[in-house]
Amino acid sequence: MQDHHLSDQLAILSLIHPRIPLALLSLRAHCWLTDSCCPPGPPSPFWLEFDLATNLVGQPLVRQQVMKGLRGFLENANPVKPLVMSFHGSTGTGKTYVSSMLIRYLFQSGLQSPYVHHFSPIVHFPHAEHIEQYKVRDTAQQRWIQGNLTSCGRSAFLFDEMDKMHPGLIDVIIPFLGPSWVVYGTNYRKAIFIFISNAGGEQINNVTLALWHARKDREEISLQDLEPAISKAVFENPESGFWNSGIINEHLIDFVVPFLPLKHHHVKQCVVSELIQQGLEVRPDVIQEVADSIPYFPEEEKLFSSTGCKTVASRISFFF
Ligand SMILES: Nc1ncnc2c1ncn2[C@@H]1O[C@H](COP(=O)(O)OP(=O)(O)OP(=O)(O)O)[C@@H](O)[C@H]1O
Repeated sequence: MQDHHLSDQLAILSLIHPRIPLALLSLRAHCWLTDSCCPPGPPSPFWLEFDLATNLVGQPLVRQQVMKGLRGFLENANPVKPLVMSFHGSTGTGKTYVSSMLIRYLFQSGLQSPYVHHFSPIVHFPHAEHIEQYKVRDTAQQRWIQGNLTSCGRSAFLFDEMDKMHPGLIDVIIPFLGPSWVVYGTNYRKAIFIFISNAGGEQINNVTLALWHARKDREEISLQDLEPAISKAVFENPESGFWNSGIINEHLIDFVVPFLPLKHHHVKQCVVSELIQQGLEVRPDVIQEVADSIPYFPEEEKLFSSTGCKTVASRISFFF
């Protein structure tokens, strides 16, 4: 979003929609840092919130957590540490989708921005498990982060498949996540780290299902309902990459963001969005058929999509 367009668009919105007050104009963020690498096009929390409310289906907790983290972080000119968010959930529930949205709002050229760095252990260290972990520690990954950070303190780092990352590799990131003033000559307290993983997804699904059986609807589920299950599955599980890494002991994660399993009507919403995006006719029969073609769990009740909205885009072509 271009900076100079933002106030105009907000003003127009406030005219056509009385619930959007002009006071929102004040949300227009100033350049969010004074470093020379300040990304052009300052971020607007309002537009991110608007996008999340309009396009992200069935994830009220995610919306709440992400906005809480981002607002606090952007409003603070001198954060004491980087913003660290950890996204957990099963496949197709929107983890990558939300992280891309977030990045788009923070950086004018989104994932293509030179200040955005996407790290996947599978891509960058396909054989890391075969290498002696502590030899890797101070070398490749550290250089990768260091090299990227030194060019701009206000950077974003996306770490995919965090659960598959070796604890030795995770430890390398730790100096960058804490309140250290300076690491390798650069202040990293204005960076954003997003960890993405499927770890905890199964447990989130189980809790959601159990609460549904106890007559608590998914929309009423709170973070407190899910936190114990996520902690157990992700942070106290020797199989998980987080285990044994200092990330948990040092309380470096600011926001744990759980993605709930999606229901049939959410999948239908995804189909509608996808049809619109592909410029296709929004036909009720197609919406129904695509949503029905997706597997749901548990076997008997078929309440939640097993693949979220992940396969919606590819399935649409079968019906046209
Ligand atoms: N909650 C959601 N609201 C709207 N669209 C969604 C949602 N979840 C998924 N989608 C759609 O499905 C696609 C795949 O989702 P996404 O890649 O974000 O899943 P993921 O949670 O990252 O899955 P994985 O763990 O397999 O990587 C998205 O590009 C988006 O179009």
